Amino acid sequence: MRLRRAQEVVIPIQDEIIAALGVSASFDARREAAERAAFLRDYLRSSGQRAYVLGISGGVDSLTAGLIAQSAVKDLRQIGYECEFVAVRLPYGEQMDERDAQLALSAIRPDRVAVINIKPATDALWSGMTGSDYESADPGLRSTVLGNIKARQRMVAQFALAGTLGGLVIGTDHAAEAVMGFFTKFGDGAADVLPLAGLNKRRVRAIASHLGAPAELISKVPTADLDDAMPLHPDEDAYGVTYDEIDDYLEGRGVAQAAVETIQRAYRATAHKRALPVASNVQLLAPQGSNGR
Ligand SMILES: Nc1ncnc2c1ncn2[C@@H]1O[C@H](COP(=O)(O)OP(=O)(O)OC[C@H]2O[C@@H]([n+]3cccc(C(=O)O)c3)[C@H](O)[C@@H]2O)[C@@H](O)[C@H]1O
Ligand SMILES: Nc1ncnc2c1ncn2[C@@H]1O[C@H](COP(=O)(O)OP(=O)(O)OP(=O)(O)O)[C@@H](O)[C@H]1O
Ligand SMILES: [Mg+2]
Repeated sequence: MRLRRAQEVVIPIQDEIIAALGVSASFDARREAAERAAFLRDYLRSSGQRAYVLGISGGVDSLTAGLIAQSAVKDLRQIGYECEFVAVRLPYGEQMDERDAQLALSAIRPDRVAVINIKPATDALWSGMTGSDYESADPGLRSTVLGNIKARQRMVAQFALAGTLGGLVIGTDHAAEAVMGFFTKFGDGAADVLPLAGLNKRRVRAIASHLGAPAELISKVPTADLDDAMPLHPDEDAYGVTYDEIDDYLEGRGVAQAAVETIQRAYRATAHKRALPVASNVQLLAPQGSNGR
């Protein structure tokens, strides 16, 4: 609990987090889908850019963002603004759920599909690390770091495409991932526009359903799929809480105390990932009562 100085009103941390992540009190899938497509339309036109670029993984987040993006560029072309949507497959070698990625592409029907295998670049970087002093002895940390390299290679590929095409990179970050800090800093966390911002996971799924996405992808178990040793490992196992609990929390509902603590701990620990880089001219907060040294 924290005190708001002006009014001395107690604001629960849950409310602060909901406000900080921009989760709205009410939700209507039809309205949200339309507003988010309008956002992509208006932003592309005002930026003067000519393409949106988005990695399509086979998961529901990129499927939903892709459906919204394709409808936005179609609308823009109808009013005479030439532009396109480029869906990018970015497998690390063979992807176990490639079939889902292909199903997502057939639902989105993007103007263009690009395929870039991130394995050679990822492995080249990783082999430069292994055997050196930088190699971590801890296998868990090693696999997280390797997973983060994959996510950052995907970022490099998407920005390279956007740069070539005069386009913008779409990110799929939303409130349920943002609250847990479950993304790679400057990897999948790096993007030009975030059309799913402020949504929890069930709201992303509701928009996908409204847009006619295949049912098996809407209900698919979410996975970052970055760990070779555990293909398609569910996000929820890594979190220690379920998406239902995160979604309830973000809608201001009561959830079990253990889940509240897990969510709030993750939120606090990953604050730096939701912020701009910490700059030297920003005063760091000193503990109360210290003289700042
Ligand atoms: N206090 C602080 N202030 C400023 N910067 C700080 C910092 N603490 C760490 N850092 C920096 O942040 C880095 C750690 O952040 P980061 O590199 O992101 O790494 P980290 O948060 O450790 O790992 C990323 C997590 O997100 C998951 N993920 C990644 C990608 C996609 C998805 C998905 O759902 O699709 C999920 C992944 O499975 C993993 O659990 C540190 O190496 C350091 O450079
Ligand atoms: N193999 C891949 N090919 C192309 N893009 C990918 C791939 N893996 C991840 N991405 C990109 O990184 C983003 C973050 O992955 P994330 O797992 O959070 O989302 P998702 O796979 O779309 O949905 P879900 O979270 O339900 O699995 C994806 O939305 C997508 O844009
Ligand atoms: Mg995924």
